[in-house]
Amino acid sequence: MASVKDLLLNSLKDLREDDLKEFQWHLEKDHECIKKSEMENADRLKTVDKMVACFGPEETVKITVKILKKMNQNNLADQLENNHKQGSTADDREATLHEYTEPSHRLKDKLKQEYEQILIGNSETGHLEYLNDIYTDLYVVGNETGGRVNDHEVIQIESNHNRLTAKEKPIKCKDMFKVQCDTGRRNRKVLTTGIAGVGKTVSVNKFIIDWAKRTENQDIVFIFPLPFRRLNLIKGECSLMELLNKYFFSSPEELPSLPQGDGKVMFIFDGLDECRFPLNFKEDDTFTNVNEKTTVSKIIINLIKKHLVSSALIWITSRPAAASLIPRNYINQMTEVRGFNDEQKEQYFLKNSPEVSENIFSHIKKSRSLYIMCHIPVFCWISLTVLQPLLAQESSDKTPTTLTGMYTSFLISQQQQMEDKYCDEPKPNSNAVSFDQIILKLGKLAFQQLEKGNLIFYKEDLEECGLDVRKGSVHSGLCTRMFQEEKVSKRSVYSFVHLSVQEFLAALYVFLINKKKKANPFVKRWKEITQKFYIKPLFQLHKAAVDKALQSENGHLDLFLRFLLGLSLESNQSDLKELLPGLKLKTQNVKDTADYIKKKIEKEKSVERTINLFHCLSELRDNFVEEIQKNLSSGNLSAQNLSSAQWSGLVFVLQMSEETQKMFELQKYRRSDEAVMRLLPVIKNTRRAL
Ligand SMILES: Nc1ncnc2c1ncn2[C@@H]1O[C@H](COP(=O)(O)OP(=O)(O)OP(=O)(O)O)[C@@H](O)[C@H]1O
Repeated sequence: MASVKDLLLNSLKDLREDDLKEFQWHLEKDHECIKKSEMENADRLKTVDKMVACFGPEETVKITVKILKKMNQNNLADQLENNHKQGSTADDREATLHEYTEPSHRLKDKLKQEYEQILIGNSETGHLEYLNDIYTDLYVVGNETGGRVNDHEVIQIESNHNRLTAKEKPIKCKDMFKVQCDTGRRNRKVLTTGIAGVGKTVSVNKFIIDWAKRTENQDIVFIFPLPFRRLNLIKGECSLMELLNKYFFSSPEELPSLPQGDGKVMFIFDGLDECRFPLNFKEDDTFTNVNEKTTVSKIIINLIKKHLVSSALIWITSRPAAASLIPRNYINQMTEVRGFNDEQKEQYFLKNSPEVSENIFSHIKKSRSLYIMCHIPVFCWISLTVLQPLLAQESSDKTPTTLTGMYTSFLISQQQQMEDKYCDEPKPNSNAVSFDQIILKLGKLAFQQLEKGNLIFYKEDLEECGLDVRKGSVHSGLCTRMFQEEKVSKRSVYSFVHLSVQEFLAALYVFLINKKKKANPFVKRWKEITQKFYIKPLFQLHKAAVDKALQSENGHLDLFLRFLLGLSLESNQSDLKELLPGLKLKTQNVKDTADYIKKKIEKEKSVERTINLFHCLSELRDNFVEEIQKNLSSGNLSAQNLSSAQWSGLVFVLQMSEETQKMFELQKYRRSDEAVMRLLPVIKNTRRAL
């Protein structure tokens, strides 16, 4: 079978000398990567070689056909097109794929280096571990099936049917894109959701490392991990090929094109919730050229819509609130990362801290809510950080039991470790800034950047908030514990050690400035001044924060809101006092806030948002279970309409409630077999089920 290069050469051989010159003229005029000087003395062979090196075999055929048609060489164009179609047999594909073997190996080696180790903690204080050593299997389920766009009606009906009957089943990430034995089909586009810190990024990294180490999914030729966090930094326009060469190869010509064929190329977009550019799927702006410059947003939309690299596999991960940014009809399969089950929690501590794992685990088991929270891996990590030093002491009654309590303890543990580190220094720095001043500065940075939607920032942003990260500076101790520093194109970029830590510090800042100055950063300046004379400044703050969080399209203030509300409880504040001795404790009346949230729940249409509001009530230790029951029995949250991801969110809030742990009135729920099945974990954990 003739190779693509032979076919191209045959076509050019049929051109006269002056036609060849015209062909080359079109070529260099329309394509930046072909230089005029290169074409000056190029014969047919050189022309073909140069084109294939620049565009790859498939794209070269398309370009040649286009130019031949422009030159009115229609017969030649049709001949080339037909011969190429006929020649595209499996054998020929294999031959074409062969051309990608080298770059594929190089990419694997590069990704292996990048993903083999995972940073536990941050770059300064943490340490690198082999991902495979610490990786604990997660519980991942496949749930509702997405629709298909532009498919035949029958398939759409079938997929709707699947949507209703698709049973939730555990699924391994490594199998998510494999051809399924029963149907013979494969999922091309998967959207994986999961709450903050549940292990989406780690799952993605595990998938990549297994591929790079040549142990899984070897039929995929290229995997390109493009986290939104990184994509946000791309300014200006670029083509898909430029972007891939820049990120994954050392020169622009290393990967001139992408292989054709089902599932040979995979793009992984991690952290949709972190996307900071608009994704407008309604715009009818078809874009098909991998070599043409455009915006990053357009590249991603057209990849997802299958206009660009239509045969590619696409994996997107997102926190639940942002998942709706991608219309469901572009997705074949939804999956959800549920975190650790009880056995996996135990394995996590055993793998990550073999010496004290038993102690830590029995400690965690004593507190029901902490034990439940540990189904989220990031809590396991935070618990480990908090509990390791705590366990060195005798008393253990300080174990935090709420989300806010846990992060407060995390901050305390960081302060203690910092003090331990510097206690041997002969003379404390005379310019020492008090801890609360640093916290305020860090918090200001966290809040300002979170509001703007930035999760990565530069030295100037730190300086603007009065922070100095130079080694030995007065701030460096805590900052190096809180920040992750990376070099991106020779420039240092910073992010918090985990997004949830940024969300906590931002809430702490807003809480403190409200307490000290009655400030409310969510209202306009003049309004704020008048509000200071209002009664209930805390309620005004909460109300404004709830409204602001609900307005966000991607839920970027959801976790912040939960922390902010949690901080208003005296129990959490007394922990904080250890950190900030100047803090005056005051029992706050949060009933108005709870009532306001309940009113919002009644009006809220999005189930994800509603669930976050339930979480907020739980942070306020409100008796919100009544509220869930009311919503379920009124049909506002109907058992039939809840997706499994939504159920899991609901069950999680219910499990966290102290009240449900004492008693759970199943009879108050609308009776349905599905509801009973879903609520089993709650029933199992309650002392009295009615
Ligand atoms: N499978 C796992 N095995 C061991 N540790 C894990 C695992 N998954 C997550 N972790 C721990 O939890 C932390 C948070 O996980 P990860 O960043 O993957 O969460 P995420 O779901 O992407 O969160 P977010 O939505 O906030 O970005 C990791 O840094 C790691 O310490």
